[in-house]
Formats: sequence, structure tokens, C-alpha cells
Amino acid sequence: ACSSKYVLSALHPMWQGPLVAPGGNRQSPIDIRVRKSVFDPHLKPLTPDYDPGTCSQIWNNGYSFLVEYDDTTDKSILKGGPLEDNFRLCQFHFHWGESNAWGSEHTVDRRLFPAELHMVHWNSNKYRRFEEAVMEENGLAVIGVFLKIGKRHEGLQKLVDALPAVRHKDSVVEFTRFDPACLLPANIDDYWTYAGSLTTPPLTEAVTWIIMKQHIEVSHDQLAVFRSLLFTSAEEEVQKSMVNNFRVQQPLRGRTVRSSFT
Ligand SMILES: NS(=O)(=O)c1ccc(S(=O)(=O)NCc2cccs2)s1
Ligand SMILES: [Zn+2]
Repeated sequence: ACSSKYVLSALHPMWQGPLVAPGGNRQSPIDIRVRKSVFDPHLKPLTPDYDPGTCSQIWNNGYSFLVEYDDTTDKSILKGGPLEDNFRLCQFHFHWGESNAWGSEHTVDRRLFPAELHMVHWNSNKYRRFEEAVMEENGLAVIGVFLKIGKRHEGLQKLVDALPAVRHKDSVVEFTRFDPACLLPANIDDYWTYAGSLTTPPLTEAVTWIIMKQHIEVSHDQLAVFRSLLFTSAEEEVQKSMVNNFRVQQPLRGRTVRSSFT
């Protein structure tokens, strides 16, 4: 799995950590100014092709909970869009607030969403493993999907039901046969894309971000279960609710955000 070796040792909440990586001029997250984005007619449709059989476990890493995929073969890949190579899915996770008024990392014309899904992929044409790709300029591709409060997301419920088993930091539970495609919006042809970074340590500037224009809906009760998770491990005296696990927004530094739609 991609990130289990990435033991993030920084103290909580990591967003009090380095606000901007040293020399960072392509840091994430950012506010997407819709009218400043540039339509790029050469952007292709995104073609994710995921095998639910590669889903392996859920892990609370003390920042979020990660649904991890076996990334030892090209069974679950992302191609197309702004990407020149094959990118292998290694995990997905979320960021959310303590209230429905905020929680997303990216914003659209300053609009905040209650949560944001990140599907993390690494360039398997150029690198042999995640740990290599995470240090390289075009090593990673992360799909971002905004979540809104609305009707219950039937596909998400299997994941929500498994969360109490990973309440504490460093807990892991087997989790199989989950199709991550069920979390994508109906329309994945309309997206923004820009060159950015990881939003938690190691904050490396390795990410091609692909932010979906269309959001998905989850119910208030489903998101409430995210907030029942803890930043802290079972041994710690003071338990801290896992909420507001988003990074502060970073300067655009002259970057262009491209859109796949007019
Ligand atoms: N938010 S993001 O997609 O830019 C990532 C940051 C770090 C990532 S990791 O895969 O290297 N570590 C595992 C994780 C740490 C925190 C959440 S997931 S992914
Ligand atoms: Zn993330």
C-alpha cells in the first residue's frame, strides 16, 4: 500500500506544521478562481479504471482515514485528462470540518464545502513505487471531489459502517471489495487541473491536481460518523476528535488553473 510506509510523525494538527514548504511555489490547497481559469481544449476525458478487488484495508493515520488499495500491479489505474502516463490508485481519504460550514481544502471562488475526497495515484510508468513517485515533480495525480450535505450516499455507507473499527490513530481494519468509482460524480469530464503539492507532510510538490466541478452528496449522519474518529491513539489520555483536518490555503504564485470545460 502506498502510504502505510509514510508514517507522518509531525505533531497534530499537522496544519500547524510548515505553513509553506521551504521554497514552495506550487503548494496546495488553493482557491480556484473560476473566471481566472483557462479552458484547455487539449485536455482529454479522464478514464479511471478501478478493480474493487484491489481494495485492502482502512487505516487511521492520525490525520484522516485512508482506504488503501493494493498498488503492486496496474489493476486500478487513472489515465487521460491532463495525464501523459498511467497512474496507479494507492489510497483515498477525506478532509472535513467540525461543522458543515467548512471542511474542504480547495475552494471554488472562496466557496467552502463540508468535506473533500482525495483519490491518490502515482505514476507507474516512471516510478517503481509510491515512495519514489512522491518525491518527483510529476509523480502523483490526486482527484479532488467536493462533498455536500444532502441525500444519503448508498455506496459510502459500507465505508461509514467500518469507521468505528478505526476510531483511534494507528488502527487498521481489513476492508475489501470497495469500488472507489462509486464516489466519483456522474460527470467527470468537467474538472479544473493545476500543478500543486501534498497538503500534509511531506508537502512535496509532486501532484497534478484534478478537481471535479460536480460535487457528490452525503447525508448529515454519514458525515457525523467521520467526526466520531479520533486524532489520538487508544493509549493517549486526552482524546481529540478528528475534525478540521484541512490545510490553510497557499499562494497561487502565478500558476494557471486550467479547465476542461467552457
Ligand atoms: N491530502 S493529499 O492528498 O495531498 C495527501 C497528503 C499526503 C498523502 S500520503 O499519501 O503521502 N500520506 C497519507 C496521508 C496523509 C494525510 C492524508 S492521507 S496524500
Ligand atoms: Zn488529502
